[in-house]
Amino acid sequence: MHATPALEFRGLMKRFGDKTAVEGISLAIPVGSCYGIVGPNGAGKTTTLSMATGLLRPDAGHALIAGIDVWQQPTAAKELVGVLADGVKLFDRLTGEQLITYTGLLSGLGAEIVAQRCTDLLTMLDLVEARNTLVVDYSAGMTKKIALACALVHAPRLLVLDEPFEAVDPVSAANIRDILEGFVRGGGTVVVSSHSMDLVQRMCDHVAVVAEGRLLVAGTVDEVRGESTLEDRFVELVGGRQHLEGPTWLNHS
Ligand SMILES: Nc1ncnc2c1ncn2[C@@H]1O[C@H](COP(=O)(O)OP(=O)(O)OP(=O)(O)O)[C@@H](O)[C@H]1O
Repeated sequence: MHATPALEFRGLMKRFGDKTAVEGISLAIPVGSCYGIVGPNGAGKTTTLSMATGLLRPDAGHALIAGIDVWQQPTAAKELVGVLADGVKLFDRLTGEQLITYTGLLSGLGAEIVAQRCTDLLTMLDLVEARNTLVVDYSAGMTKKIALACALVHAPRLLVLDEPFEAVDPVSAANIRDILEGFVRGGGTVVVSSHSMDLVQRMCDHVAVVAEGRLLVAGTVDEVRGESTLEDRFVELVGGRQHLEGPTWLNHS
């Protein structure tokens, strides 16, 4: 049992002008867990994960990867984490193979190791045929997959994935799920934000629900959902279900 969490948020806070996007979130993510972060649109998931991975400086609070403060020791912390960020531009004038190679070399790996891992990743993610295509010409799902390959190439201990399944076809999604499950079985930790309750319920052992920048509940998936499904529990916690039929002009019957 590891006493030090793989990832820990301590009072993370971020404001954009008048808007408080994240309002003091604290959470400890145990080593070896697959942790889902769920919440409605605009809840603060991306902002929290960006602060936790060194992409966005918190206004207050700390993020620690294996006990290392991300903002005080960024190099040491970032060596331990692979990040799939939502909406961050890739160097998309490179081919898929060049992008993985570039990312691997940048992380300090030798050329031979990078070449081997690049082949493994392209095969694993079904991108071999697209290896020489420019990333700018990839579909949305292929772009997600190549970004995931880049997050994995330095063999991190922690993976932080913001919406990894968005736009990914079901076969690729199942392959990615297998890869992530293998990663966790091998002692790694996965933190994943998703809108799919079904996926979180199936894939994750822990889940945190955030809304309006606050943590509503966190724990094992079974603890959080209780007797109901995660989706029902989510709607119950977050509210906002309106049961509207829509405006009359949308009704043609
Ligand atoms: N750079 C920014 N400038 C201004 N406001 C921002 C910025 N980034 C996020 N916000 C605001 O912060 C809040 C939280 O946004 P965030 O992207 O973290 O939510 P989210 O939970 O990831 O949402 P979604 O599920 O829709 O991706 C939103 O109200 C958003 O409008």
